[in-house]
Amino acid sequence: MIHLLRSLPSPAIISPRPRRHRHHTTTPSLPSHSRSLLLHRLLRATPPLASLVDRQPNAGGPAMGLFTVTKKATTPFEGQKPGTSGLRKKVTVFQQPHYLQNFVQSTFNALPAEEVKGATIVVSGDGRYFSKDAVQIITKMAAANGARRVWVGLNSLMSTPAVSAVIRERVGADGSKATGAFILTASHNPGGPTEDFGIKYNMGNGGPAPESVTDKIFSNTTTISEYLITEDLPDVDISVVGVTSFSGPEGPFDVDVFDSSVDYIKLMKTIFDFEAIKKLLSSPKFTFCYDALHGVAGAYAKHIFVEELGADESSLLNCVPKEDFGGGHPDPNLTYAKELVERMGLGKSSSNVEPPEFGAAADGDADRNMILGKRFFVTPSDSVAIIAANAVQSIPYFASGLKGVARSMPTSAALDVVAKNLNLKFFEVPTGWKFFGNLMDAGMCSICGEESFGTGSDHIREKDGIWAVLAWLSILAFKNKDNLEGDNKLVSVEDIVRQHWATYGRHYYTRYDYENVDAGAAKELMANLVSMQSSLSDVNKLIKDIRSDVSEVVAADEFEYKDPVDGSVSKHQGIRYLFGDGSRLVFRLSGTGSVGATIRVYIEQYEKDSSKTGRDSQDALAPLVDVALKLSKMQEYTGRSAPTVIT
Ligand SMILES: O=P(O)(O)OC[C@H]1O[C@H](O)[C@H](O)[C@@H](O)[C@@H]1O
Ligand SMILES: [Mg+2]
Repeated sequence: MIHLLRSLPSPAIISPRPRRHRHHTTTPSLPSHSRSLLLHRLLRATPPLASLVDRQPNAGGPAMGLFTVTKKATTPFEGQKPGTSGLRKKVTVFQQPHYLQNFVQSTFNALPAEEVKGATIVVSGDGRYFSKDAVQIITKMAAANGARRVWVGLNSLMSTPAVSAVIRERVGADGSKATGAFILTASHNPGGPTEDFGIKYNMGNGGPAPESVTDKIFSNTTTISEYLITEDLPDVDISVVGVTSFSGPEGPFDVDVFDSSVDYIKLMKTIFDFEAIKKLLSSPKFTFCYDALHGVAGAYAKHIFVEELGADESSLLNCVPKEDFGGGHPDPNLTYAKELVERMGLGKSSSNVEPPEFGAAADGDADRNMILGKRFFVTPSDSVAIIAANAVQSIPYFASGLKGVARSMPTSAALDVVAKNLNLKFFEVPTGWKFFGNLMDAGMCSICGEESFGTGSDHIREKDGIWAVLAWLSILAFKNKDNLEGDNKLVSVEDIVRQHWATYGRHYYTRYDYENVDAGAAKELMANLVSMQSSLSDVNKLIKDIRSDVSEVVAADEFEYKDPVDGSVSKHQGIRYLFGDGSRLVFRLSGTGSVGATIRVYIEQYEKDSSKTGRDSQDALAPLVDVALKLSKMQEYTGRSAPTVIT
């Protein structure tokens, strides 16, 4: 351990003495309860202001705590390769001495110097267990690495879309802008002392670091021998809005704690017609329900839906963020969002209470969404297609038209049909939001979505769960503008979806997930599916023996993508079997699980005939499901007779 700075410039200050002051750009818009909390905390947590002033080295200047920088020796950990969305491991792995520190230093070392030295870096996340410790550690490392300031969400909370918005839009009191962010989340994975933690780095455009950067981070983790940290910087109270200033060897360092819902709502107001949505939400005819699954969306839901848009407070379910998500699995799907599913009349037990007209749920970090109507599930693939088809009329941000639309490969082709009909540029990219980012930065794509409950637009560079809800509410508000008063019947979510199918045809769609399968077995299953692709006639013989009522496979491959913006090529992005009638079977290994392997099977069938678009989805898809499971020898390889989750 080597102290880089041993002597203190002012003998008057012998211990770090931070000064906390109000942040002028965010405080005025704080709700009054936060303001009084701030005052209370200021009085409780800091020494009397007079004593701080007394200690100021120069009268009139801010009092600052001084810190020194320590170089800590370390050795590499195996397996710090960031996956699709950062590094995700069990909390206990992250809690090992130096584990988080190694990854953070490897990230700093992978960035250009000007994005660290003197830079403004956001540090926050979904508030899962270990986040508060991680914020303090990263703050101390940012200070030691010469950052000018860190921006921290109140109580360490900032949704992934809000981080993206903050990077792109927030301007500090002195004109500062963030250059990047450490997002502390494992998204939809459970949280708690024995569950998952995660960290990823987003760049100045607000999107996840590209592979060129994550590869460098990984390579740094394999050779790291030391990291920089300030051991004498005190923990900053992140439960209070305000700026705390310190002084280090390279100059001042600030920790700015703020409520990012202010910034996020500001951005949403530039996109949507809040007045129109408010009319809908405050109409007694319209009922609404939002389930944050105890994730970070809860920190925004009350401000947006209740305070801004007039929804009843009873519309909010599980909207208090919790470190362990209340013991649940914060993934908005039909299996894990149980309470919402029951309330919307889609559960097994039938209740006498009439379900709300509209329901939605979010995942832990609030970038995913699930949209439900009364007793009705909207598949994410349909959701993005319907938003795209209605955006220009219903959402002011898109009034002048869409630059293009995009979906991930396993997402159904519902969006393709809309793009064709509306003559829009269309892109099919591999799974992973970062692929959309390039298209958006190049001005080629306005709206995009994935089957994995992600939908979004070029307002930021992450998918955005609350944005998707506001998009649906905008469509409902537009379609019902004349129905909110009087006797007219409301156009429901189900009406909108059925109308869409009648116009564009329906893509019956389902996904089977086999979670926590033996990784070796999963690899073998996939390898077998690839090797079978060499002879389609053999594949078709096998299929005929399984079911005679499905069409023939006409092409089979592993999806490969050449990015039209930077020319980079991504190979092995999922195994496809394409049928003559437009049906598809896709097999992929999840890139976001943390234990074993998760096999995903995506099953899709197109029905153009509007008299046949109203069937039960699992019935319509039964023959293809049969083929998928037998062709892949799912049970033989995995020992599983049923999937963990069906959506
Ligand atoms: O790899 P999977 O587990 O299927 O997850 C895939 C999803 O992971 C994250 O949520 C990414 O942000 C999404 O863009 C991606 O679709
Ligand atoms: Mg997420």
